[in-house]
Amino acid sequence: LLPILHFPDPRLRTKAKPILEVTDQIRTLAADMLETMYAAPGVGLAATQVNQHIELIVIDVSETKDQPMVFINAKITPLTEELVPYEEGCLSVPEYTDSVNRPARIRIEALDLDGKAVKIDADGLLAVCIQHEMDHLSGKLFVDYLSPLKRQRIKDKLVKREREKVR
Ligand SMILES: O=C(O)C[C@@H](Cc1ccccc1)[C@H](O)SCc1ccccc1
Ligand SMILES: [Zn+2]
Repeated sequence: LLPILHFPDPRLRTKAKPILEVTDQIRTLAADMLETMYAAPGVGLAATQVNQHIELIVIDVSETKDQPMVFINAKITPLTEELVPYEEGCLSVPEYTDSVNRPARIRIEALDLDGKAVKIDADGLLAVCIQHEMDHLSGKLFVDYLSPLKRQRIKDKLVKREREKVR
């Protein structure tokens, strides 16, 4: 399993770079990220969270946990102005959730692990998850949508918890 960076680790703020060639090394990283995601458990994971600053996202929103999706160099476009709230969590901000408003439907255009272009229109949890992971690749976290006071409280709690863990 890959170690997941925790807020407020500054490396989570790194902007990911596009992948120029889909190599076996990328395929191995995607497999390791999926294994790490399922074990967390989670429904999405961005390479940034495992300290790999490239545009690679893995997702599986299926109930049966057997429909993995891999997006490389993804671009997303909102398909509606309508915003919907969702109680988001994050593997990099353990044990906190809060409501975030995001466009209800989006189009995602990316490459798959074979380097083939894929285009998907998404709504529901898949749309929320894709947008959440895309934020990770640009160094953004869901806590950035909260008030500065809430964000500071979460930061203080997580720093305290990390300190106790090391001691
Ligand atoms: O940290 C991550 O990127 C994994 C996120 C992905 C996610 C966040 C918000 C909304 C949907 C997906 C989650 O920690 S995965 C855990 C989870 C599972 C079901 C619903 C929400 C969050
Ligand atoms: Zn997250």
